This record gives sequence, structure tokens and C-alpha cells, in this order.
Amino acid sequence: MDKIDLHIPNETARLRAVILGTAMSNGAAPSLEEAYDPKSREHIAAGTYPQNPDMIIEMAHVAAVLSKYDVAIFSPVQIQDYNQIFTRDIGFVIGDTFVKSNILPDRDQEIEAIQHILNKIDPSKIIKPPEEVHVEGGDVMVHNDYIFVGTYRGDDYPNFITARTNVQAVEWLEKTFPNKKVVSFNLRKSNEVARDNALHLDCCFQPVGHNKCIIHRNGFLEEEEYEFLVDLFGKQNCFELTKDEMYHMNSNIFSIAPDVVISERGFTRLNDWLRSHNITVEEVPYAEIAKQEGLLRCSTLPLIRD
Ligand SMILES: NC(=[NH2+])NCCC[C@H](N)C(=O)O
Repeated sequence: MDKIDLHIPNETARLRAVILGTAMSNGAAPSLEEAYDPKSREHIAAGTYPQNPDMIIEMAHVAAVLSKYDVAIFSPVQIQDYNQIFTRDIGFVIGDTFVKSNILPDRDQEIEAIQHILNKIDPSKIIKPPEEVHVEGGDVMVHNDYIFVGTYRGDDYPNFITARTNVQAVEWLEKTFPNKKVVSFNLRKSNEVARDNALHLDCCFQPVGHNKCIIHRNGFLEEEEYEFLVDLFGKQNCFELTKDEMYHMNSNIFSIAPDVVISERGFTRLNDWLRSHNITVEEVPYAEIAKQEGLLRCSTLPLIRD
């Protein structure tokens, strides 16, 4: 593909091109102080932080499924000893526009590694918000006329390394995409307890199929914002996750089409529900990567959907 014509209308339309993160050179396990999410920290402390070779195998399974569906895969250039698995957060596509994230400083080298991919995009379609806007792709979802945004509105925002998208980002998205309805969600944050932390919106919610969604009530701080989504999709179309399922990142599967998803092989209750709605579930092992508080949506950045 010489030129990339971006097109992202929603989370589930048939996928044609995607950036897939890389685990080729993650480096040694970070120290407790270096970790920037509580689940990684939990595994560092327990001595169960994932090993590089295991994560490479898991990502190869995803690449194989994408290839099976003829999806064009783009890869970041590997930076030595640097975690580049969660490519979702470094930028995102809304319609025909690529937005470069203002990501956590610990992760800001990741965007340089996709410059060769950005070079294939019309430069007038690449934008970067001003510095005061903090935003990561895990918090941003296009849903046809809507843009859903995970945020944290508390005055203690600066204390949370787990709060990545601020209210300035919500305002900037409203201004920049005036034809979309921007709806924001105040998410539960914890720097210490992974089970009480919705790191990004995609850690507690994601649309799937034509009209369904996966959701976990406790990820939302405002009951009425959770209810807005349940009403929008219809209660019977919402798969409500348990606290444990949210912790294992069940909301973070990845859609190749309305009727095809990639999911973790251990997500039995979810995968059965998806199949019961005639959605093909391509199961992959991804439990090692899940230890870093990210899963399949987090490690993919879609560029073209139908
Ligand atoms: N879109 C996502 N949920 N990304 C997960 C990123 C996880 C990564 N450990 C971080 O803290 O940044």
C-alpha cells in the first residue's frame, strides 16, 4: 500500500488496514517505580511479569488471524528495549483524520516509530492537539455519529498516572469534530489497585457487532453516564462484565468485522455470548500481554475500515 486513505467510521466495520504493535524488544521487566499501570506493578512484585518471547508468540497469533482475513498489517520500527505493544494509544483515526496523541511522557517515543506509516497519509489529514490536551487512543472510540471519550474530571487528575485523557481533550475533540456528538465518561482510577482501575475507556466498554456492546458498570464513576450507554445500545444488547472479567480485560477484544472478532481464548462466558449472536470468535492466547493492563484493542490501531 503506497498511500493510505484513512477511513474509520466506527469500531466494528470490516477492517482493511491496521497498525499492530510489536513485542520484539520490550527490554527487561521494569522496576516498580518505572511501571505506569497498577497491573504491571502487581506482576512485577509477584515475579510474574510477562517474558518477551511469550509476548512475541501471542502477537504472532494475532497477526496470523489478521492475515487470514486479508487485513494489511503495518508495524512500528522497533526501538531497542522499549514497550511498543500498545500502539492504540499513540494516535487514533476519526473518519479520515489521524490524531497524534499527547501521550504519557513515559511512552512518547512510540509515535516516532510509526513515522514511516504516517508518511503514507496525506499530511493535511494528520493533526496534533495543543500541549495542554492529554489524550490516548484507548479512551477514544468513534461510533458513527458519536465520539465516545473516557476521561477523568477530578481536581486530583495530576496525581493519577492512570488518568490519560483530560477534560481539555474532550473540549478539543468537540471543537475539532463539530459534526460528531462527543460524549465523555468519567472513569474510575486507581494508581495502586488494578481491579479498581479503568485505565482507558476500552478497559470497561467497547461496541461489538452491529448494535451490541461489552460494558462494566463499576468502571464508570457516574451512574447516568453508564446508563446512557445501556440505553443507547439497549439493555438486552449489553454484555455486562463481572469485576473479574473487567480485570482480565474482557472488554478489550478487537473487531475485524461486525460478525468477526479476535478474543482471548480464556474469555469463555464472553466468547459463548458472542457466538450465540452469530459472531465468529477467533480465539488467541493473550494472557501474558494482559498482565500489562492492555489487550487486543490496545495493541491495534485501525487505519481503514469499510
Ligand atoms: N488502550 C489501552 N487500554 N492501552 C493499555 C496500555 C497499557 C500500558 N501498560 C499503559 O499503561 O499505558
